[in-house]
Amino acid sequence: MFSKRKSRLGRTFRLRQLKHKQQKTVTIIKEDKWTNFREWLKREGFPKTSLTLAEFQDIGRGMMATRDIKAGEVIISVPKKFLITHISLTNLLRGQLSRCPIKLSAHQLIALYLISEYKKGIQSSIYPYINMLPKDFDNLPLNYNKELFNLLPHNVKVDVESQRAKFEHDFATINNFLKSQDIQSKITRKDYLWGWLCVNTRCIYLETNNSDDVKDRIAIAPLLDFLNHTYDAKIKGEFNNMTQCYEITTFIPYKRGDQVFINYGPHDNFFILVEYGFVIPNNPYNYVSLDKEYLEIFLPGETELARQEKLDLLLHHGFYGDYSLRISEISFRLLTALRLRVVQQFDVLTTETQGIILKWKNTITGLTEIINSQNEKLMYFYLQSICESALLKAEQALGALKVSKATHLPSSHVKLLWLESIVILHSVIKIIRDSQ
Ligand SMILES: C[S@@+](CC[C@H](N)C(=O)[O-])C[C@H]1O[C@@H](n2cnc3c(N)ncnc32)[C@H](O)[C@@H]1O
Repeated sequence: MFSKRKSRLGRTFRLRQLKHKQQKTVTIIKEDKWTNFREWLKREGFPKTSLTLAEFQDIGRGMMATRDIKAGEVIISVPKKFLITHISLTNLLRGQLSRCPIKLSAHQLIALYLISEYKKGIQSSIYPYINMLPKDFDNLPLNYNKELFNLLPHNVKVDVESQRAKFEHDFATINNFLKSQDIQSKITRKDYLWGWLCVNTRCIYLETNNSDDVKDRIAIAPLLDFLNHTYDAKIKGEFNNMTQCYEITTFIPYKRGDQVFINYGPHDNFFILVEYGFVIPNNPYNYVSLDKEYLEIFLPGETELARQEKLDLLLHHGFYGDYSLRISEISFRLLTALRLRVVQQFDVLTTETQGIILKWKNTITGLTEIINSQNEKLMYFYLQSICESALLKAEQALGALKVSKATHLPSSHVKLLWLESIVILHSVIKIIRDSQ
């Protein structure tokens, strides 16, 4: 059914949209493991839903509406007994584990539980659910091969490395924990990574009245965790004390056969790729980071001491790093940091420089907009130059991706990151050129 209201967009656009919609295929999943999972949920008292599992073109496995869904309807209710949390596992394992000085975080404990249940195979009491979980996480940059990893934007590499460090820390903690329990661990790094990534990609945030650390307020909610993300899904997710269920309400309607989405948060593609292993075309939260380019600016005559003093000032005033561009938008942080950076003959011991620093501080408080016209001109010159150097890097990365032998899907994700960065960089370069 299409709305009778005429769109203000042209006929060609509407036809293209229609064709686009028609071309997308959806295949309802009828595998035995899915039937077993549904039956297990029913036996255990899981409320009925109007969602079923399906394979969607370009997106993969997700949930499809089996009837029209109105705005304001609860699309899924997960009873408390199905929620896998730090508390539910502590209760479950009470009596089985000896007292141990190592306190596991929710992420560490749930990951350990999932892999332990996985290893039990059909003996596991939650086998029908475990059997539905992804078998691998090859789409996550953490698992990319070296060649593809090297082709990621710098800021993404930094985030992947910090994710890797977090995983290594959690794995070491788990090994110490198991040793303290006299458990001869047969859980390898690869095994634990599977459990850890299941939690990372599938958990929800669960508000509790307990004094848990915020990062421990997470839960795995079976069935709900088959809902995919889109930035324009409008939902509310919360624990309902009356029904004792975690409920998701949608504020937009769906037609029977549509994919039903939730919203994981206002995330850009860099974040989504690192944390979840996918990207969304035309994601409005996308940005380009120029942190590396900023630090690598070469200014003739700038001494190492002057450079360091400028960076110290930025740090002191909370303006160090996080320099971003969006479509036709330059962040205030970047403009501010550049204004300081391009100051020539910088020496904090002189009254001239102190005067300039004062004017620079005034641009932060909004007392003035610029330091002076010469500084402003130079600032835009270097802004254009770092944008052009970022553009060159993006084009080179795209060229390298073309000849790379990396698997199709992950490399197409990396390609999209670069293509979208190029669009943003062009839009900003245009603004700078037009203003000259
Ligand atoms: C909570 S799970 C959602 C269910 C998942 N698709 C499945 O089949 O188990 C999150 C994972 O789903 C995938 N995903 C979620 N939203 C997506 C989207 N818009 N496009 C592509 N993949 C998506 C990613 O692999 C992500 O790590």
